[in-house]
Order: sequence, then C-alpha cells, then structure tokens
Amino acid sequence: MAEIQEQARPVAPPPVVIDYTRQPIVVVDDLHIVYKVYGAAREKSSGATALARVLRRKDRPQTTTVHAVKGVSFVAYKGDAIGVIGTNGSGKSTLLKAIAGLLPPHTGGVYTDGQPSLLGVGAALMKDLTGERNIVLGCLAVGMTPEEVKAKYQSIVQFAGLRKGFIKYPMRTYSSGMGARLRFAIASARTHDVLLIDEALATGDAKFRKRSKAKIEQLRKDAGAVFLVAHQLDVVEETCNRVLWLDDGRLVMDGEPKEVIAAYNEAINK
Ligand SMILES: Nc1ncnc2c1ncn2[C@@H]1O[C@H](COP(=O)(O)OP(=O)(O)OP(=O)(O)O)[C@@H](O)[C@H]1O
Repeated sequence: MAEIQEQARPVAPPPVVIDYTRQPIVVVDDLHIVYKVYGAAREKSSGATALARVLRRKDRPQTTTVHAVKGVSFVAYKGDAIGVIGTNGSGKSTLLKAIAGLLPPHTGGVYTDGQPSLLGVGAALMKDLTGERNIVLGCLAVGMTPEEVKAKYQSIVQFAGLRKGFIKYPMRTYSSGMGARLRFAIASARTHDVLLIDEALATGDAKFRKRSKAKIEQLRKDAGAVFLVAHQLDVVEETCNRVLWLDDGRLVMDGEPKEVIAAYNEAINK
C-alpha cells in the first residue's frame, strides 16, 4: 500500500454520528484516498542520467503519491441532494469516484445502501454513434431493460431537448452542452439509489438547468441521495439542500447551502 506523505494529522477526527431517525444512504468514515503516480519525480535528463534511469527503472520504477482525500467523514440520508464545492484540485471528483466504488480507500471506508451511479463529464457515450443509438446503449449501461428503454425513449429525447434532427446525427457533431444534456437525460431516466453528478450540468444553458433542477428534485424524492459537483455556486444553491466544502482534500464545512457558500466565498475572496 502507498505510503501517505501527509504527516500532519494531529487529532483523531470525531467518529461519524448517524441519525437513525433518518435513513442513511451513504456513510463516509475517515476516508483517505491516495493516488500512486508512476514515472513521476524525474531528474533532469542527460545521456548518462537517461541510461541510468532506464537501467534503474527496470527493477524499481519511480513512484510518488498524491494524497487527494484526507480524513473525510459524513453521512448522506435518503432524500439528500448534496453539493460538493471547493477550488480546483481540492478532491471533489476523487470523493465522488470513491463513493461510486471506482477508487479504493487507502484507509477509512465508504458504505452505500444500494448501487451508486456516477455521471461524469466524460461519461461513456460513443462519439461516432448517433444520439438515438447512444440513448439505447446508455440506458442499457445504466441497467435498464430493453422494454424500459423503449418506454422511456421519447421522454429522454424530449428532456435532452436537442436541436431538431440532431438526435439522428453522430455525437461528435454535438456541442459540449448538447452532449452533457443527453448524458444527463439518459442517467436521470431511471431512479438511482445514489446518483453522483460530476460537472455534467456545467455546460447546460439556463433553461436546461431549470429542467435539471426539477429532475434532481424528483430523483431525490424517488431515490436515495444525489451528489452534485459544480463550480457554479448558484446551481449548487438552487439544487441542493446541503453542501460539503472541500479544501486540499479535507472537509472544511458541511451544512446549509447558503451558509457554506457564503463562508466559501469569503475564504476565496480573502
Ligand atoms: N488519476 C490521478 N492520479 C494522480 N493524481 C490525481 C489523479 N486524479 C486527481 N489527482 C490529484 O488529486 C487531487 C484532487 O483532484 P480532484 O480531481 O479530485 O480535484 P477536484 O476538486 O475535482 O478538481 P477540479 O475542480 O479541478 O475538477 C489533485 O491534486 C489532483 O492533481
């Protein structure tokens, strides 16, 4: 296991407290995520050092570690829509990937009641296939049956609201906003136990954001919990009932959107 470079962990974090009057859906307990980066930290190159590096690498490739999430703990309950905010590199996407089960904890744990689904900016739709084909494949990929796909197809097309005719064009001809709309329309066509949305709404226009907000509200009611990573704080404030603020991998604040966003704005404008 990679060694955590971060030394300073002076006090043990408080244990997560679960409110059993509500239904916990995600429990994140003192989570640490460490990336191992191979081939980093090279010395300056000359012929001799390059040869030495090649020889040395044969049995000991140079690695370094990035401690991206540092002791984060919280509980998400059924019906929560949680915004995750923070500056670039603060660990938001890493946290979402860990909740989705795509990154193993270095230490600590993530427990989810049900299946998490991560909808990222790069969610796997096929650029050379038409919107139509991508809807079918995307729906099957998020676990819908062919019958469900048939039944939901029209509403997905309608929700995505692409310009006329575009649904029959290959996705490589779509703008990034159009692609994001289609991804969100597909992912939100079924209910999810835990839906993780990473910047997917960022490129949508105001009208689409309004529709997305209504959709997320519906998903919150039908499903478990929704997590939303976004740099647009107004989107987070409009859409979420709770906000987590991460800074340098640590959870700085967890609370009411207005309160957390105000504190975050104050910190970044200092
Ligand atoms: N695959 C990776 N390998 C190594 N380090 C990574 C990897 N992905 C992210 N990191 C590092 O982990 C830290 C947190 O990155 P992360 O992408 O989670 O931040 P973020 O808050 O989502 O950033 P942004 O707002 O820019 O999307 C950063 O220091 C980043 O460089």
